[in-house]
Amino acid sequence: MSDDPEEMLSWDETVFRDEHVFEIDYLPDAFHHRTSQLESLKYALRPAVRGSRPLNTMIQGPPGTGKTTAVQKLFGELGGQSDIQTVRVNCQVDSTRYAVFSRLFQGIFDYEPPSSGISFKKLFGQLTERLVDDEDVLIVALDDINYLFYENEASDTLGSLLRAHETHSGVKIGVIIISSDLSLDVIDEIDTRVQSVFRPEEIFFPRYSVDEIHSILRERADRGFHQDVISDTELQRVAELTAESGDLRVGIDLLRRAGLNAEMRASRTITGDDIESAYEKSKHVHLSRSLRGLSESERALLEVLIDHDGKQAGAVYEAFEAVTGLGYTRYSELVNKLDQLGIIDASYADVEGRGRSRELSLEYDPQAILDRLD
Ligand SMILES: Nc1ncnc2c1ncn2[C@@H]1O[C@H](COP(=O)(O)OP(=O)(O)OP(=O)(O)O)[C@@H](O)[C@H]1O
Repeated sequence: MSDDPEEMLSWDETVFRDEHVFEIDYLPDAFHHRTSQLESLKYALRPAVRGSRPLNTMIQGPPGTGKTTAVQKLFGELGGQSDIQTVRVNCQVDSTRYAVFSRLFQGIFDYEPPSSGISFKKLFGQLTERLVDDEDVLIVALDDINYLFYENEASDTLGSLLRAHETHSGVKIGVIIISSDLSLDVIDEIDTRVQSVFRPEEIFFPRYSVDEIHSILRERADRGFHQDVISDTELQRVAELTAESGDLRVGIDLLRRAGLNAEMRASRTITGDDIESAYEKSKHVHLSRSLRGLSESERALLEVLIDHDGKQAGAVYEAFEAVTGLGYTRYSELVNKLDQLGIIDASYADVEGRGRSRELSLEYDPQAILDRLD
């Protein structure tokens, strides 16, 4: 690319050196500002290197603060050890005990369990037998475990993992649970029978400061953009906008979109306007992520709510039932899930002459939801 920032981009030129670094699944080489968290996690996992069961761990922190990345980094390092198996399960995708164990099976055997379907007991048995035969330690990361709670599957899943050695002698499994739902008291919400065997090490990932965000994004921008595409002043604005939610994904998405905006103007540099207009979309990365995992009925309920924003639960149900034919109990479960995800607010309000009733309102701009539901 030409060095003259004033010169226009020609059609075959780009501001990007490597656009891939702005993608969601990119694992950065540099991972700063998380030294103490990585140390704590290493401490908990170290017994596995000696062939013992690692300490169970609970990682908590708001979205986009590096929890998944920290685990992936350490799993990458441990992957070289012959007697350790590591599997990360995304509970937004695998949100039942059976689905979690199918994923573990796949991680250990390198192929999927039979599609004809085998019982949970059999699946569990084959998995533990293999671990004992190979004398392997298994470390399981249940990422976004909050989704197991929303589906009422968390206690069974954790119970099976934590008590595996009671039914299958010699099996060594350590569990890392990761939650970004700070309103969820994980320990309090699991059954007492599971609580008694779950005393995890706790590691907290706080939000990054604006300066930390700036330095992380500078590193990413240097890899992703050609030289001088984004100045420190513009990057500071990106860092400030990112700090509004604290989710680093917003900043990374913002850099990419701002780069695309600059390209659209055939410009070699990103301006404040490129950033501000990109932010209108990037600020919703969390919403997009939450919507992606919704079932058909949950989507149907959201669509109904878009036309009934702020109405009483009973009135919303009538419209929902007309579309889906589902019963009130199922409807209430769906309302709870959307509430827990922070997409809607379902709080009790006094209704004149009728006591207390739930009022359902959207937590996001209806158009932003609609745009992302397709
Ligand atoms: N210290 C860091 N250095 C470089 N990149 C980082 C750092 N922390 C986070 N990131 C980047 O920010 C994005 C979000 O990080 P990550 O997925 O690890 O967050 P999380 O806390 O697991 O989020 P969630 O709870 O929503 O799943 C990723 O693209 C990751 O590469």
